Amino acid sequence: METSEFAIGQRWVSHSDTALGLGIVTDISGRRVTLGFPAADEERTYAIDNAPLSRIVFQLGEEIETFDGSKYTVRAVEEIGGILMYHADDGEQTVQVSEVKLAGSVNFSAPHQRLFAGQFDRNGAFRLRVSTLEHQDRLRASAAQGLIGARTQHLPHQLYIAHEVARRHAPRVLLADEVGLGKTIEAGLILHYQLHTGRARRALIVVPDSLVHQWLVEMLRRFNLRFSIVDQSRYDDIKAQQDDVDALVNHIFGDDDDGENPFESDQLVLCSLDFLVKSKKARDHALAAGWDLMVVDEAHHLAWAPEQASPEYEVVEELSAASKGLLLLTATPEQVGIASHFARLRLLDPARFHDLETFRAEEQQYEAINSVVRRLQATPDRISEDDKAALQNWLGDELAELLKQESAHQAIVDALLDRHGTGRVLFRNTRAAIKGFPERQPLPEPLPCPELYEQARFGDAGLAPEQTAGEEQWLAEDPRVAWLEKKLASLRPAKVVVICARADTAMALESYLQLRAGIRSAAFHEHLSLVERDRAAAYFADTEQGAQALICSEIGSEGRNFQFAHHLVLFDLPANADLLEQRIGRLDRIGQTQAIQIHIPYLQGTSQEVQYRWFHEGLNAFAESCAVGVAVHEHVSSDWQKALEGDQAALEPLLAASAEETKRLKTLLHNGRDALIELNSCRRDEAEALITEIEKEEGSAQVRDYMVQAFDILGVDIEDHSEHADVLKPGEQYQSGHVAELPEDGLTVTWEREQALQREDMAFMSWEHPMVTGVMDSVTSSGLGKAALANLSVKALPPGTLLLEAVFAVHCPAPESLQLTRYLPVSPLRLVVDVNGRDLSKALPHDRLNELCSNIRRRTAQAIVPKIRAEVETMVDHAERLSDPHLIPLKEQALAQVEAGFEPEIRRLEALQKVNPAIRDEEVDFLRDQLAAAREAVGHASLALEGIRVIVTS
Ligand SMILES: Nc1ncnc2c1ncn2[C@@H]1O[C@H](COP(=O)(O)OP(=O)(O)OP(=O)(O)O)[C@@H](O)[C@H]1O
Repeated sequence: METSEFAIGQRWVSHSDTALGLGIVTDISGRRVTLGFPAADEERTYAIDNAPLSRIVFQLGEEIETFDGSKYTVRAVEEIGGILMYHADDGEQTVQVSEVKLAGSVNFSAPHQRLFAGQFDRNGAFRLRVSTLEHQDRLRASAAQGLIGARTQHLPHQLYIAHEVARRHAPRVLLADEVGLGKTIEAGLILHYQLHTGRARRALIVVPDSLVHQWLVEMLRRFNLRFSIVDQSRYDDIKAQQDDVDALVNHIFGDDDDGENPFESDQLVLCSLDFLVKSKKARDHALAAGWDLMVVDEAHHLAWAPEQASPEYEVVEELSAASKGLLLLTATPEQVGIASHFARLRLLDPARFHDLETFRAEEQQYEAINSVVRRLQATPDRISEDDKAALQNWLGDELAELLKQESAHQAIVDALLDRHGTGRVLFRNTRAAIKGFPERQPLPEPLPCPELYEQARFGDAGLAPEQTAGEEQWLAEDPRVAWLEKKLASLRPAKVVVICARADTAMALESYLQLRAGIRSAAFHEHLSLVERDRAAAYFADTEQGAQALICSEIGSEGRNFQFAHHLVLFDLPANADLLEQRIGRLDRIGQTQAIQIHIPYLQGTSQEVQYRWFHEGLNAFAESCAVGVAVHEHVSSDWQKALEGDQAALEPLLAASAEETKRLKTLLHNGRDALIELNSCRRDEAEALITEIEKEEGSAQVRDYMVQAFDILGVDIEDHSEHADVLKPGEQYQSGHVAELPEDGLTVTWEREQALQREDMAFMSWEHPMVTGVMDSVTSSGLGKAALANLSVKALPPGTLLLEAVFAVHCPAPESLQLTRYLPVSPLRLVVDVNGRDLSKALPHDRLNELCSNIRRRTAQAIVPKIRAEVETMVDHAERLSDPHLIPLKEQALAQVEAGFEPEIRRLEALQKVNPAIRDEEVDFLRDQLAAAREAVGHASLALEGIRVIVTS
C-alpha cells in the first residue's frame, strides 16, 4: 500500500533525519505540511513539494508498538479516509490499531521482519547498505567533513576559519578578512558544513541589492546550495496567484496580510537588506519564519550610535534575535566608527560585549595581553610570577580552575582571547599574513582646475565638483573627462574599472564615452535594476565581445569580483579611507594575477589634491591596504576638515600628523589587537593538517567506487567521458526515488576538484555532492538492502548450514537541538553468527563473504524463507546478545564528549557573569538543562539492527 497524499493523523518518517522517529501529520495548510515527532519532542514544517518524508506502512507480520507500550503483530491493513487501520494481535486477542496511536520511537521495518514478509534484496543491495554505513561513519568522524564538496581552491586561512566556526553550535561570528580574501567563500563553507551535518536547516542570506545575484550564483556553483530570492517581484507573483475572490476581499477590506509567507516556502532564502528595510511585510515574514543561520554581507552598513541606531541595524538586530546563528561579513568593520563596531559585536555575543566604555577600555590592554600570551606560548611548561599576577588580575578566580586543566596554558590563552580580546567572535586575515598579493601602483594625474569649478574648489563639493555644474558643461570642460577618454584609448584593449562616487556622474560619463568617444563601456549604478546590473557586469567580464570599461558609482565598490581587470581609475576620491580600500579591493582580490595600476586624476588646488595627498602621504592607502584610516581620521579630523576647506596652512601639519599616527597605530595594532586576532584567525599547522585530510579524502577513489556500486543497483548508466570525468544517464532499471538531481538527458561529472575548478560545466562529484549524500541517505533510510539471502559454497561447511551476517548501528532519538550526532557516531558493528551462536565475524570477513556469496533466485528464496524462520530468529537473538557489550564503550565515550562539549560553555558563561550583570541565571541554567537532557538521551541510545544477510551453504 503506498500513498503520497497527506492527511492529518498519518505517520511518516523524515528520511533526511531518521533520529526524529515516527512523525504524525498535525496540520496541512497551503503548500505546507506540519508533523509532530513525539520521540524527539519536535515539530517540523515542510514545503509539500519537496518534503523529505516517506510514508510508513507496516507490513503483514511486522511488529507494531502503540504509544502506551503495547506490542502487536500486524495481520491486515486497511485504509479509512487516508488513515491506516492495522488489524493486529498480541497473541491472545485481535485489536484494531489506528496508525495515529503508534509509538513515536518505534524502530520500524526490522530487517528480519522484512525478510519474513518477503521484502528482501539481492546481495549487492546489502553490500551497498554496509558500505554506506561504513562510509557515513568514517566521513562523520573525519575532520574534513562538511568541507569536501566545495568547488574552491584550498586556501588555509579560509579552511581554518570555516572549520573553527562551522563546528560550533549556532555560530555567531564576524568574518572581517581584509577586502577580497574570500569572506563569501568562508561563509559558504560554513553554511555548507552546517547544512551538511544537520546543524542548520534554514538559512537566510541578507546582502546589499547589488550583490544578490552574485551570492545566488556563488552559492550554487561553488557549494551546490540552491537559494531562493525573496524580493518585491516574488510578492507580486504571490499576489497574482491569489484567487480572484481573495484578492477582491483583500481589496475591499484593505487586508493584504494573508497569503503565503515566501520566507517559509523555502529552507534557503536570499534577500536584500534594502528590501527588508523598505518592506515591513517582508520583515515581519522573515521574522516569523525563524532561522538556524543568518548571513549578513557588507555589515559595515549597520551603523549604530548610543543615541540612534540606523534602520539597517534595527532590521538586522530584530532578525538576529530570530536566528540561532549569525555571520556578519565586512572587510572594514570600523568604517562607520568604533561604536558601530561594538554594536555589531554585541549582536553576536551580548554576554561578552555589554558596555561600550568597557570595550574601549579593554582595547588599551591588548598590547599587554598579547605579550603575556606570547610568553605563555613560548614556555608552555611554566608561568612567571609577574605573568601570574597579571593573569590573576584579568581572569580572577577562573585562573585557578584553568590551571587545573590538562592543557592549562592553551586553556588560559583561549580564555584570555575570549574574555579580554575578541577571540571567539572576530576573525580577520590580512594580506600581510597571507602574502602573495600583487603590487598596487598608484599613478597620480594632476590636472588643472577649470574655471567652471571656481566656486567649488574646496570642501565636500570639491571632491565631486561636477555636481555643481550642468552635465553638458562639465563633460566638455572638466579635464578629467578628456584625460579619461585618452587613457582608455591608450590602454585598449585592457579592461578598466572606473569608479566615481555618484550615480549621476557615472551615467553621464558612460554615455559620453559610449556615444561620443566610441569606447565600448557599460554603466553600473543603483538606478539600474538587478538584472540590468548583472548584465552590465557580464558584458564587462566578456573577454571577446565585452566592454572595455565599466563605469561604476560607489555601489560598484562593494563585493563585486573584477579581478580579471588590472586597471582602476578613481575618477574622484571618497571621503572615507575604508571606502577607498573597498574600491581598490574590486581588483585587489584572490585571483588577481598582475600588478594593479591605480590611476588617480585629480584637480590641482582643490580638495581632490588635499585628499589625494592625505591618502597617499598621510595613510599610504593606495599602495597598501590601510586598516587604520578611520582611526587616524578621528585623530586628525579637525585639521583634515580645515585642509579640505582650503586652509593651506593646515595641510602639511595634517600630512605629518597623519603619517605619524598611521605609523603609531599600525605598530600598536601589530603588537596588540591585530596580533591577538591573528592568533585566532589562522593557526597554520592546523590549517595544513586539515587540508591534508581533505585532500586525502578527495584523492582516494572511494567516492567513485562507491557510486559505481550504487549506480549498478539503482539503474544509472556510466559512460566514460575523459580522464576523471564520466557521463551519468538514467538506465533501464533507473530508480529515480534514490537518485536526486539526475536529468533525463544525463549529467557530465568530474571526480576531481582541479578539473571541477577548470570545468564549471561539469558537476563536481565528491562525498558531499547532493547526489552522493542523497543516495547515502536514501539507502540508510529506506529498506534497500536491509535483508538479503545468499548462497555460499565452501568445502569447510556442510551443505544446508545457515549463517547470519548482521550489521548494527547506533540509534538515538533525541531533540535535534541537542545535536547528538556530534557525539555519537554511526559506529556500524558487523557480526557473523551461526545457529549455535558462534561468533564467526573474524573468520568470515565481509569482503571475503562478498567474493564467495552468490545470489539465490527469487522464487527459490521465497520458498526457503518460511522454512528457516525459526533459525533466523534464533541467530538474530544471538547477534543482538553479542552486540550488547559493544554499546557500553560507545556510550561512555559519547558521555565524555557531551561533558567536554558543554562544560567549557557553562564555565565561560559563569566567568562572564561575574563582569556582566546582564547575564541571567536562566541562561546558565539553560545550558545545564541541555547537558542533562543530552546525558539522558545518550543513556537511551541503542544498537539497532540495520541489515541482515542470511547465508545458506550448498
Ligand atoms: N578558495 C577560493 N577558491 C577559488 N576562488 C576564490 C577562493 N576564495 C576566494 N575566491 C575568489 O576571490 C574573490 C574574492 O572572494 P570573496 O568575494 O569571497 O571576497 P570577500 O572577502 O567577500 O570580498 P569583499 O571584501 O570585497 O566583499 C572572488 O572572486 C572569489 O570567487
